[in-house]
Amino acid sequence: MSDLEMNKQEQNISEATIGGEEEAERISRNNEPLLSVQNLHTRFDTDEGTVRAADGVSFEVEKGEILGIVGESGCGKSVTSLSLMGLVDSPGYIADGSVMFDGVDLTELSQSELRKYRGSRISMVFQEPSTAMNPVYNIGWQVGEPLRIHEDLQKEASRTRAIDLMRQVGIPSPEDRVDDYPHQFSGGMLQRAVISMALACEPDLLIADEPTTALDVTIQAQILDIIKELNEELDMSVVIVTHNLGVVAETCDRLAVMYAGRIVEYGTVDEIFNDPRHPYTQGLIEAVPDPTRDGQKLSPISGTVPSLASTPKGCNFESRCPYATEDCSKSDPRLREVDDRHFSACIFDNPT
Ligand SMILES: Nc1ncnc2c1ncn2[C@@H]1O[C@H](COP(=O)(O)OP(=O)(O)OP(=O)(O)O)[C@@H](O)[C@H]1O
Ligand code: NI
Repeated sequence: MSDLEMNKQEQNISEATIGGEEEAERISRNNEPLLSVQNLHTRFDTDEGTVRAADGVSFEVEKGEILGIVGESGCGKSVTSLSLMGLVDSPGYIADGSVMFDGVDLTELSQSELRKYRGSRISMVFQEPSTAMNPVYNIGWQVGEPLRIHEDLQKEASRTRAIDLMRQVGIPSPEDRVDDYPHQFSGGMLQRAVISMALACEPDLLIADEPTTALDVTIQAQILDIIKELNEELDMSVVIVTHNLGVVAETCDRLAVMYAGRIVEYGTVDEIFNDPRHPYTQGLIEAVPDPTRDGQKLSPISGTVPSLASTPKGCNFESRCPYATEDCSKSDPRLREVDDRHFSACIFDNPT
């Protein structure tokens, strides 16, 4: 890349980030939260253009708080959560923004410095428990692995701790199951084991990306109960990523609703369910499957998420929005406070 192009790229980045900087300032609370993500931009340079998967994302997580990141498929939820831990692979990169965790900007750390955080102070759990476990090692060995890596525990001690951890997440008779291999566990039990591995070093923050999506409905509820219990017992902060609003209603304290790479509504669960302000959030709530009608969606949002390689100039949601006016195609709304600590990125305070 020539100097000129480089300059141009830098200029584009700074032009694009000003709205996000203001947004970050608006939502920031005065006390220092455990995690503060500010104006995060994560991009993928592809043949189709630059995919802006996280396009100026800001949110905070306090100690002991459970934040839910919700939105349809392709909105940038997973890329955002992977960005927190420096896990976005090439061609993806963090173009701008910061991820302050307990006073340290994680985006400034090298991979080897980040490894000291992963699995110890910050743990991650993903959708598919089988991919988190290695089929050739027994469960106890893997659950105890973070303790051998980060806390220098010996083989026997890590096995004993693994049994305790497995008990803590409700695996029955853990002393009999500790030497089992992953294929001997059901999906739900395996996800419990993965969570117990994530807890081994008592992390301050657990990031769970669709932790229950691959599981049966009843098992889903059990896993969420476990996450909630652990959050309360250990005062552990949690970020749960999900496309399912039903999942977050009972589990989370606060929600960040994501659309096309941005957070479009941010507030407590109560505010967002009782008084949703962004038309996208209103649409998501109306689209929650109704259990009394065989899980049929009441009224799905029409249209689809725009390609994040070429988002429209005005409001990203305009083409799907029932309240759109001419002004919407000219504006680029960012989060602003519409009620006490309740933020929406719509030009209307209360679209109805
Ligand atoms: N390696 C990659 N290369 C190019 N684009 C990518 C890459 N990974 C993700 N993206 C793009 O980033 C955007 C956000 O993807 P992401 O996986 O974060 O969505 P999501 O909200 O987690 O969706 P889902 O609910 O389906 O998991 C999508 O448009 C996706 O196509
Ligand atoms: Ni995802």
